[in-house]
Amino acid sequence: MQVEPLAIREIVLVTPARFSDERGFFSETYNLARMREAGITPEFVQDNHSLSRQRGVVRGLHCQVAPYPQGKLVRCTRGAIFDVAVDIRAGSATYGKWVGAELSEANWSQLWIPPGFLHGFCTLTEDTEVQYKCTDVWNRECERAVSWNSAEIGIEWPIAEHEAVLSDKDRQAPGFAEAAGWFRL
Ligand SMILES: Cc1cn([C@H]2C[C@H](O)[C@@H](COP(=O)(O)OP(=O)(O)O[C@H]3O[C@@H](C)C(=O)[C@@H](O)[C@H]3O)O2)c(=O)[nH]c1=O
Repeated sequence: MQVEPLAIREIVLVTPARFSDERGFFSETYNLARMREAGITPEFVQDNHSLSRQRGVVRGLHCQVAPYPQGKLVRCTRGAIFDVAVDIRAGSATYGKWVGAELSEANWSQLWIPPGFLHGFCTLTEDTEVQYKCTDVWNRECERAVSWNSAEIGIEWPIAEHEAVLSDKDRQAPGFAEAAGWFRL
């Protein structure tokens, strides 16, 4: 398994081996010991799977505040996404900074995003499937959303603004500065 910490060191790109033959391929997509060696130590308690029909679907930026913060190990099993994490840890040297990586069926990479980060992605293909493991369960009251194109964060998305397909919740989400008070809840 390849392991590559990104510019914010806690965000780690891991790429499990994939063995191809005439039937197709085989891959250990999660192996506890190897993930621990890569610094991904928490226990996962929920697996999520989403399908986005169109290219340009944006989901995020999302997090859950205490007492239900979530870490996420994200992969794209059909098509391709640009996956993003934004540091919302109070007092962090990289507070408000973002990192992103392309995750795809082709590159087989997974992005580890610990608790303390906003998470979001945009689809680069039609019929895109994303699967991710979470370190805590969903809690509607603790969910928070921040605008995907918040000027204060300045994410360089690989899609144009007019291409973005958003849920009502995400379209109405506040900008980063307005939302910042939530993160300490
Ligand atoms: C997140 C979530 C949603 N739901 C339900 C609520 C709602 O009816 C429906 C769709 O929810 P959403 O619109 O919030 O789905 P979505 O916009 O895909 O939300 C997800 O976005 C990505 C970026 C994340 O990081 C996730 O944690 C999650 O926030 O699914 C669950 O039952 N369990 C869950 O864990």
